[in-house]
Amino acid sequence: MIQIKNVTKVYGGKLKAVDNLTLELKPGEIFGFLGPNGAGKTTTIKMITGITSPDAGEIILNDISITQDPLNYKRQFGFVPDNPDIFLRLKGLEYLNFMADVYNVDSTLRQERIKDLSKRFDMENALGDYISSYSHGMRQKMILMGALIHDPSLWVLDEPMTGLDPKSSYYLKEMMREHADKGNVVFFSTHVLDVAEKVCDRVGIINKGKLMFCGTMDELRGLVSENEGLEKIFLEMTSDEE
Ligand SMILES: Nc1ncnc2c1ncn2[C@@H]1O[C@H](COP(=O)(O)OP(=O)(O)OP(=O)(O)O)[C@@H](O)[C@H]1O
Repeated sequence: MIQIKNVTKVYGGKLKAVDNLTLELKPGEIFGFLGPNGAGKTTTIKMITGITSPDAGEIILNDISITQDPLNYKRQFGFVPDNPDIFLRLKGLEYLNFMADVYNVDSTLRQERIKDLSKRFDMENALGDYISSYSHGMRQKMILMGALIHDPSLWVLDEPMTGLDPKSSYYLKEMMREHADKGNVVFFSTHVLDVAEKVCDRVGIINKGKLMFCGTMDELRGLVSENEGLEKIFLEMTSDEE
């Protein structure tokens, strides 16, 4: 599905925000990307989504290279950034229609999806209101709905649970599982180990741009003794000591 091969991003000529990262995500999996502040999660997401280009390496999604065929590549994923404060002057429904236009979703399909998504996220009564009047969580749900309107095979979510109420977060996790089970991939970043533990098939732990661990939760658990929590191993892998 997606191959990230030896990808490096350097800022200011010397800071390696992402350092020779290689990851391969397979159909059917939810992959959690974990790391402390400044580890390189958002930079990786920006490269996967084409917001910024790697200085080295390549990224291939559904056999399409982001450098060789960027437009086709970008049709394959839906992206939810960590800051949902965008398109504030549009009403919810206008925004969803705009996103459906961008991705050429025909009118029958878009109506079905808008109905389904707004029901799942409890947003049916908010579609006629301006996004500027929404709470943080509602804005986040709207961006999420817009990203999913073309039913992309890869979901890329930057800190998706932050700001969601328990019900929406529950439904989102359920949707992530459903999506992956249909043979798609969900890639999301988080600081929260508990979230990763509950929903991920595999996790990657990044620190200072370097991938410190990549494997299943069971494999990660296998690295800690019974009376040590996962948090301990996470802290060890991401400590500042060289
Ligand atoms: N546009 C930029 N210019 C210069 N340095 C940057 C830029 N964006 C990120 N960095 C630096 O690159 C490193 C990785 O940042 P990144 O935002 O990818 O981390 P992160 O894991 O997403 O962190 P957080 O969890 O705090 O969001 C940090 O040292 C950050 O200061």
